[in-house]
Amino acid sequence: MKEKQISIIGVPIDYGQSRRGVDMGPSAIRYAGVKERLEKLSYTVTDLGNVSIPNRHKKQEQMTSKLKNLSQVIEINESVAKKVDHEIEKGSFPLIFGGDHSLSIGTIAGIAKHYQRLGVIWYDAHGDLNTDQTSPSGNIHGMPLAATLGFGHHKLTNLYGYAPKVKTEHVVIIGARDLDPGEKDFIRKHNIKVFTMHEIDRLGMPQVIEETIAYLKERTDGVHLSLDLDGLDPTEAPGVGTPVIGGLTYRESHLAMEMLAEAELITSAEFVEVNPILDEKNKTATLAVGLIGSLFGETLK
Ligand SMILES: NC(=[NH2+])NCCC[C@H](N)C(=O)O
Ligand SMILES: [Mn+2]
Ligand SMILES: [Mn+2]
Repeated sequence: MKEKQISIIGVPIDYGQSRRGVDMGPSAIRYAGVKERLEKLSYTVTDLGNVSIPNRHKKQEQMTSKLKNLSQVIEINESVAKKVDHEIEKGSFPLIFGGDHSLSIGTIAGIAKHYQRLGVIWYDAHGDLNTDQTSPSGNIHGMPLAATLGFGHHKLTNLYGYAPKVKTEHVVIIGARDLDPGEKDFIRKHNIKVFTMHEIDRLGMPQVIEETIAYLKERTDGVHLSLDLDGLDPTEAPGVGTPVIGGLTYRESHLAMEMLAEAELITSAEFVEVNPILDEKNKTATLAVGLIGSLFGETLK
């Protein structure tokens, strides 16, 4: 990491999906000791606390569209974008904890302003490439990557006043194994670079990350890592709302983080979808903190 300053921002959003408890993700990651872990690596860490979330009971969404809780998701993400934007302005590395994955619409909106060609690594069992037209669930956490690329409901794509935030050729998806038909069409049509579990099994994680680094290094001027804990296998990361068997191991993921650290590629990052209610003794949040340590340069020697 080039920056020695890290700003932690919690986004306890659960409006992007239907299972309760993911709003406690940021606390669970904090309790697993993330700040101390980063301070040991001699970073200056400022925890900015959580972005405030509108009350569920006060504001009942009228279903004006297929998208669940659209107005809350917009409102929260506008303030996420502003906060992240401000931290980058100050020269700090934004490290965001979720919360459901819909928060990426806001983080990337705040980040992409600062780059000509922002790259994104989407580490996830899912593509999150649905639009209001293709979504099988109406859950906005299945749409943030599409929105970031300029596809979907105009209120999502135009969040923070501009679109698109990222170009389709600047994205790499790693770990995909549950893609909806509309998402597969999207990937084919826009020729998105995807390492599904099939490719990862065949090539091995070292080659996957080497190729990812080479691909993004020559095309982009900054790279955001969006890591959905459901990219990992549910036996090792059970505390997620949409688990999918056959996922990435703890070891593979550690290696990925270490290689990214060595390449000094990542300029912002988020760890999302940690749901402590579904977890076992904070195992998933603890795993996330281990990955964060490696991403920021922790080594055994
Ligand atoms: N960030 C996530 N966990 N996304 C899961 C999305 C699941 C499914 N593809 C949907 O659109 O509803
Ligand atoms: Mn996912
Ligand atoms: Mn996701």
